[in-house]
Amino acid sequence: MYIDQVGGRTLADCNVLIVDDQASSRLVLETLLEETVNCFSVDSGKQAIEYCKHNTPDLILMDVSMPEMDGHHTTAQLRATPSCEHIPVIFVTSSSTEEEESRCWASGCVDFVVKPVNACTLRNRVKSHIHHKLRSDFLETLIYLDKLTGAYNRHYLDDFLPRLVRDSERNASPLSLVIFDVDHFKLFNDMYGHLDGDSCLWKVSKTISDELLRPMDKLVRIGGEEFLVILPGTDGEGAVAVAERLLQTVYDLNIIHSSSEYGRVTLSAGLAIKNANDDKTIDFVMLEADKNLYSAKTSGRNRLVSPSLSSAKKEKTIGSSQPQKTV
Ligand SMILES: Nc1nc2c(ncn2[C@@H]2O[C@H](COP(=O)(O)OP(=O)(O)OP(=O)(O)O)[C@@H](O)[C@H]2O)c(=O)[nH]1
Repeated sequence: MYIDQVGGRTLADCNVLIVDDQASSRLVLETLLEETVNCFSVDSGKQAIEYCKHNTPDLILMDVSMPEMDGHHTTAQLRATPSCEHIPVIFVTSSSTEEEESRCWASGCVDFVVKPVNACTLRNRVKSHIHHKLRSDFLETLIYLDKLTGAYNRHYLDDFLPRLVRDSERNASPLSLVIFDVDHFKLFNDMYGHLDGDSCLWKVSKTISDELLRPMDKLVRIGGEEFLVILPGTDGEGAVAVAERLLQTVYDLNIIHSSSEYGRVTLSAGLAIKNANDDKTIDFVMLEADKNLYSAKTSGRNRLVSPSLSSAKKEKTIGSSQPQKTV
């Protein structure tokens, strides 16, 4: 017995990715599930990994035996990717030997169905695992999301940052951190009141979240009006481009702030990067970002300070000439 809705989502909202090299098998699974969930199909392990870079399905139905990259390898690769590690995988296998079943569990699946697929078993397994996933996603939002802004909170940072660091070290890829702070926010509260202050924080947070395009990029509220953007796999140049875009987008919101020298709500930001060959700790990188933020504040606000820009361009002030409007 399942409840219809968990955390505002129903089964009909959920997406299932079908991975199978045989068009006929994909069609069978799609047809059996079409009235239960939304199905998307790809025909190889590589395509499944590519798909999951840009989308987060609620469940994957994975054929075990595929050329090039079989279901076991594909699942192992997904498990090693932080943005994909929680996607439940059900194997669809033609072999039900004890050895094959053990291999499926060892690869990190949550369940398996045997071909030829029993329609009733398939639907019920899919429903059961999706319900479980919806519940755990909902609990995660309660634990890890900041209620006011919808950004991640400090619990999330404490639990996930060390894992993101380990992953970037393992993949020899850079990890960029940008700390943002709303300028003169005390004056904003004093002038417009705390309710408008809350609404401003929500709007800034939502705007930043919407501008982060990669699933691995994360926004964390680390203090009252202070946010951290984590950009895994992003080098200095890329991080500068993202941070400048975020500052500009918030500037262009034109949230009126008459006590600010810019007449509107602006952000200051400090950037720091942990490159693949750095032996800096992540705490040290956070401290660097914080120092750069301080430097952005003391040199006029509404700007990014970054170590990766040439010294002539180290600070970039944001601006445009659009008219202002209120929150
Ligand atoms: N409305 C509202 N205000 C908050 C919240 N959290 C923190 N603040 C306020 O944010 C203000 C931060 O003030 P300061 O640390 O002095 O910084 P600032 O006024 O932004 O000045 P600069 O950072 O130097 O530009 C304080 O007045 C806090 O009360 C919140 O959730 N809602």
